Amino acid sequence: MYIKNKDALLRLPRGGALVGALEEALSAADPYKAVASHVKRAGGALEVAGRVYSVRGRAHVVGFGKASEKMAEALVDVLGDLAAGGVVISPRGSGRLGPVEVVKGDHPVPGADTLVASRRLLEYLEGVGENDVVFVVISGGGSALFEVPVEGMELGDIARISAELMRRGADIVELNAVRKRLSRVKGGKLLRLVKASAVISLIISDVVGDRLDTIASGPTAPDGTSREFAIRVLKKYGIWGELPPRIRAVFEGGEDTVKEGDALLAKVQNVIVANNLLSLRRASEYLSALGYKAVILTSMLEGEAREAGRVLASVAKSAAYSGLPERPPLALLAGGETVVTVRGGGRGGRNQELCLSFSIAVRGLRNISAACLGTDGVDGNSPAAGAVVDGGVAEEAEAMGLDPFEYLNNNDSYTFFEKLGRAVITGYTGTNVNDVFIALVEKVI
Ligand SMILES: Nc1ncnc2c1ncn2[C@@H]1O[C@H](COP(=O)(O)OP(=O)(O)OP(=O)(O)O)[C@@H](O)[C@H]1O
Ligand SMILES: O=C(O)[C@H](O)CO
Ligand SMILES: [Mg+2]
Repeated sequence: MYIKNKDALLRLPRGGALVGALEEALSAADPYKAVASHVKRAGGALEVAGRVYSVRGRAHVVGFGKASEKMAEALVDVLGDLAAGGVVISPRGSGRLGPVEVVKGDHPVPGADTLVASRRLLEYLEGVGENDVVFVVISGGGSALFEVPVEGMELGDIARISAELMRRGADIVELNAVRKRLSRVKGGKLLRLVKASAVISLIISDVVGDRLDTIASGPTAPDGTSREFAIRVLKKYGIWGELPPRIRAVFEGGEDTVKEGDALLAKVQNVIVANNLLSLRRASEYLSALGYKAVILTSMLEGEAREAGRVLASVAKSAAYSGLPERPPLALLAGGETVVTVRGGGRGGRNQELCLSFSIAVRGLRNISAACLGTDGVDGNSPAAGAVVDGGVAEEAEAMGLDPFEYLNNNDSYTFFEKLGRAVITGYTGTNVNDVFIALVEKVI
């Protein structure tokens, strides 16, 4: 369904179970399905994640993010004639989805398209009535695709500061804490611009830990960060001293974000419709049905990819040798987002690098296999999403004259897996709930 070279991968040892589990993980993160499964319509009433809304006015669909188009499409289908219209911003912008306009924004750095599209979205919201319901579809990339600067800021200032923070290694909580101060719509401020009595945000999380105030900079969520924190971040990365007084003044005294306890929050329901854990759970159910004891180790895996690969290999090995944390047949699942400190000149990504390091560490153990996947479909600078491996990979490579360590050291994991016919190819999936890793440990026969 999602994996293009599925047939070839099915021929690998345990390929069927691994590929099946990856497909389930992707299906749980599918933007259309995630939205459609969380919103039900019965006549004039809507049920969203256990809450019922009787729509007295009209329903509107706005949103932004890399998955916004598919999310909006699902809403338009579910809402039917209740959907009055709306504006969603996507990286491509394809025209229309029924009554909803789909406009193009810029990613990963906001530019002129983002500004035009965002103004269009806010202009649309001006026509929304008090009895109306507004759906906001939110996904990764939303911070760059949707932006209107506060008084005194230019979009170019925001783009420069964001790009510089990314370059200097700020994490997403830090980066978005800064962005929220400069924006009229982030950090819950979008709620100030929506007159409707009910705002329902449907959210796909690409942030490890799912902080609502971080995903797309939390346009409809209470902000858990402060202006002091944002200033500390700028100082930490050596940017504060480089800013002109005009911009510093915005950080010190501009419009504040919406904080927990604000009365505005009473009208909003923020619902996560897809995230890493939901994908892991779906894969785990699939593997349980195949007879594996399935254990989700974490959905918050972080750290250097090759180190994470070794740690995960130790858990698989202890299951194989000592029956801990559980006896085989065992499935171990982990998700999150690792990092790679790139030193070599090869092609690869954090998922494939984790899998390569894992296969070196489980060398010779044929009863251990694993798969990894970047759910957005593109791992690092490679055309693959991940890889399928097992304890025989290192020897298989050596028999072909390939040294696994050399490929790891050159950050060339994709070339390695491509030569072995083990790269997982999906192309862009249109969603992102970070990365998924699955290891299977069989009984030794
Ligand atoms: N040859 C390589 N081998 C391993 N990792 C690499 C290689 N080249 C780049 N990377 C890593 O890939 C990461 C970028 O991956 P990617 O383009 O998938 O971005 P991302 O973090 O997933 O962002 P987005 O959320 O926009 O998709 C960088 O952090 C970099 O460390
Ligand atoms: O848009 C963003 O801020 C990132 O993708 C995190 O959600
Ligand atoms: Mg990516």
